[in-house]
Amino acid sequence: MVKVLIADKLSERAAEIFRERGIEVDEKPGLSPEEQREIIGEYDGLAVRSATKVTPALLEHADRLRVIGRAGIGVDNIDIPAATKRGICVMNTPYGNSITTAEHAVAMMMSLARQIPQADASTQAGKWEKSRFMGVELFGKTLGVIGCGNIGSIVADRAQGLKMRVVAFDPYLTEDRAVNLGVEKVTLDELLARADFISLHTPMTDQTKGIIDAAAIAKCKEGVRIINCARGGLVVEEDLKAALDSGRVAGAAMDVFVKEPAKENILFGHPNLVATPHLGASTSEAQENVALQVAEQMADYLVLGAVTNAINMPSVTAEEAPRLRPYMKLAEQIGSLAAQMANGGLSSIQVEYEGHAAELNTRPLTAIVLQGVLQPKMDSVNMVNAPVVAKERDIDVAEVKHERQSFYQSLMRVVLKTDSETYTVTGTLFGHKPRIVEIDSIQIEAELEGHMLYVENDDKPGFIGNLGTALGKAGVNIATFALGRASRGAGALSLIAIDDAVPEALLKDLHKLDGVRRVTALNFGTDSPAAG
Ligand SMILES: NC(=O)c1ccc[n+]([C@@H]2O[C@H](COP(=O)([O-])OP(=O)(O)OC[C@H]3O[C@@H](n4cnc5c(N)ncnc54)[C@H](O)[C@@H]3O)[C@@H](O)[C@H]2O)c1
Ligand SMILES: O=C(O)[C@H](O)COP(=O)(O)O
Repeated sequence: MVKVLIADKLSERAAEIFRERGIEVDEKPGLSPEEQREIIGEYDGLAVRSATKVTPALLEHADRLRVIGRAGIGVDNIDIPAATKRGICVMNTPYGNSITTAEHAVAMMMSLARQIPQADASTQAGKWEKSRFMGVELFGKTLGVIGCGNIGSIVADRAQGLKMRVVAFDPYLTEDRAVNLGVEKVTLDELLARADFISLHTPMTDQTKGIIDAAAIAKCKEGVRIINCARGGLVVEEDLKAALDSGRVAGAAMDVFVKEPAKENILFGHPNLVATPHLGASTSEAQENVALQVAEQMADYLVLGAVTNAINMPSVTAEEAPRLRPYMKLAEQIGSLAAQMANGGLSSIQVEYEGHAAELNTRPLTAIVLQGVLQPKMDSVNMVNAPVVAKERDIDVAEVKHERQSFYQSLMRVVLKTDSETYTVTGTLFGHKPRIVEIDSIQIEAELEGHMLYVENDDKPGFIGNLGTALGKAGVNIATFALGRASRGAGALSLIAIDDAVPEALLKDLHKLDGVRRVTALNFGTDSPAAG
């Protein structure tokens, strides 16, 4: 039975959905990394928030794992290259907690403007320090949004409701979108120079790490207030502390920290700091949203093969999945046949689509052709890691969609080049079953299954009889026999399904048959994802 581990605290709805979809689920939040390592091998799916660190050390023990679902947005706690390498799909829930997090950023901005947490603590301590807590208005002030994606744009919208001016720095924000959002697109330096409040909403990347450091703060207005509800490392905490001490930064509101859980931090205790323990996504609405979404997405992947919001593989909707499934099998088979025929190092793989196939979502199909090509030569390759493996090996991959009409309603072709030769395999679907219809310009009609022999020979009388006799003498039973030839007397080829693997000695004997050009043993196992 398919089994999922929920490793962080998720709304109960997630477990309910997994069970409703026939998936066994264990809820074990708060385990240590060692404890997680001990049990991860039992699971096909792993659902996390930000607390669980999905490291290569954990993944090394994840022998069955097929999908990691992040109930939330940031995936910086998941080693995506390591997961991809192991063929594990990683997905997140990009919108479920955006409103909640934007509201937290706005709440933090208001808390900073009116020192609400400090005033609350003082008042409840019986001090009544009315003159100590002189605030600033938001009305008419400029908010600088760094990163104007889902959350940044909601913050911009809410800030405009408070009659603030909003300037945004985001290299990927188009002028049109900026106009639609009612924000002014500016450079980072311009934002720093103009903003009274700065709110960060970028992911953590090499470009955004430390984007607010001493140099950036030096470009800010005296008395700027900074809010970070995105990721800890975006702000250099030592530089912020110095700027809070000097008063250059009048206040900072931090929901996220370089090291979490942040039981200690150099910023803690500063009178102008407002801190929350990574609460951005913590509302019952957002947690319900992300739990529901992650469980649905993971169940769709594990049960139907549908892929939604994956970070490391192309999407396949739940509606597309059944339509693509027969093509997936065809894709794997043409890739596998071409690769098993090929000699020498692979240099390029071109996947061509014609007719109905060209109208499909072809990216996942191309990934499966790559899986089919690479699988005979290496273990543990699937449609998630095959494109990465191909890239690592400098194999050039191209996808071509032909508009031309052909004899067949739908065709998929793989053109595989090695250092010395080119191999072309073309297939179609008959009903929902894959059928090979051409090999290197020679027409043939064959289904690929189990153990097979691929034979090239001179087209002359007696060859087929001699081949059949040799197999029969060796006790090898022929299940099906497909033949094709270029023209009378030219080269011919056959694909022969046999009941058992051909022993090495028999292969050598077959090579000695008169007129034989080539004999290759093929195997189309039944344990690959696209085989069923
Ligand atoms: N505190 C929390 O609990 C909490 C909750 C949800 C999300 N987050 C974090 O908030 C961040 C934003 O989430 P989102 O859903 O808005 O993501 P998003 O992908 O929709 O938006 C991110 C934006 O950052 C922009 N960006 C990327 N590189 C940039 C750069 N170098 N300079 C400026 N802009 C850049 C992108 O173009 C994009 O528009 C993520 O890091 C996420 O993990 C935190
Ligand atoms: O990226 C996110 O979605 C947030 O950081 C939320 O993290 P959490 O799920 O651990 O609250």
